[in-house]
Amino acid sequence: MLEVEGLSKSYGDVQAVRGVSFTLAEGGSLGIVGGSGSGKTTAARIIVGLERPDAGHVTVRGHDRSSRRRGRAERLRRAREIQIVFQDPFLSLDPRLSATAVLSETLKLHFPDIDHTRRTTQLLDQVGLGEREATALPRQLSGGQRQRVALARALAVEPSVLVLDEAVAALDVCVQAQILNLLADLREQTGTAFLFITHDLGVVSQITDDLVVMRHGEIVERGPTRHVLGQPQHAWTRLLLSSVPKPAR
Ligand SMILES: Nc1ncnc2c1ncn2[C@@H]1O[C@H](COP(=O)(O)OP(=O)(O)OP(=O)(O)O)[C@@H](O)[C@H]1O
Repeated sequence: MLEVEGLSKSYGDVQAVRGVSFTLAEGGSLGIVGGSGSGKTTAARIIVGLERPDAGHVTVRGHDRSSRRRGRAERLRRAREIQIVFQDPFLSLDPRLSATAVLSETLKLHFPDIDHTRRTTQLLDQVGLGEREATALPRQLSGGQRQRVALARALAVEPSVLVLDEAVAALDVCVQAQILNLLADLREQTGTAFLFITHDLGVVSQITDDLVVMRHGEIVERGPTRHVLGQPQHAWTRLLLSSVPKPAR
């Protein structure tokens, strides 16, 4: 459903992404892992449309997203194809809007004809936010609650693909586990495909079916998550795995 083909992007002398290709099936869950500076975020930004590639294509359900966007309707249509949730929702949430307000604004934009009140309640319920959180401003919420608001906003447009760029990295392990469980449930309920960008192999092992490993802008290994983590073929993957802290005995 999501097809990424031959993506490349340079910044001056730095080749941030080199010939990256992969596919993500409908309702699937793919992780992109790699060390700092391996090109994960650049790839994600290109996929979402925040950055233009020097070469390559991104296609969702056969629609090529690489060409320039034309007009409001096309921009909205593309937003419904792919949504992204970042590590720090503080930066992406409007500080003046409560969860209810942000959801009704998003719904009005994308679905002007539906009953927003019912859908807003449904979305808040889906991400586990209660009445108090629904009317609170982002600064009055915890990090985990803010991330739930960001998730609800992304889900409001019923995207085919949800990109999560280090979306649980800033949360403590307990909240992280709650959000990962929530994401697994949401994937089942909505059929949205998930693309997880992370440096955290613990996260991908819990939540992804397939995995690609990036290094210096290139994919060095790929396959079912269990195989890649269980029998890593590339020296770089083995190094990433060996640097995961082991639980104390
Ligand atoms: N806007 C930019 N201008 C110049 N160089 C950039 C820009 N964005 C990324 N880069 C460079 O491209 C390379 C890949 O960066 P990218 O952020 O994609 O890596 P990453 O794998 O997401 O790393 P991290 O896990 O640290 O966020 C890095 O060398 C980075 O310095």
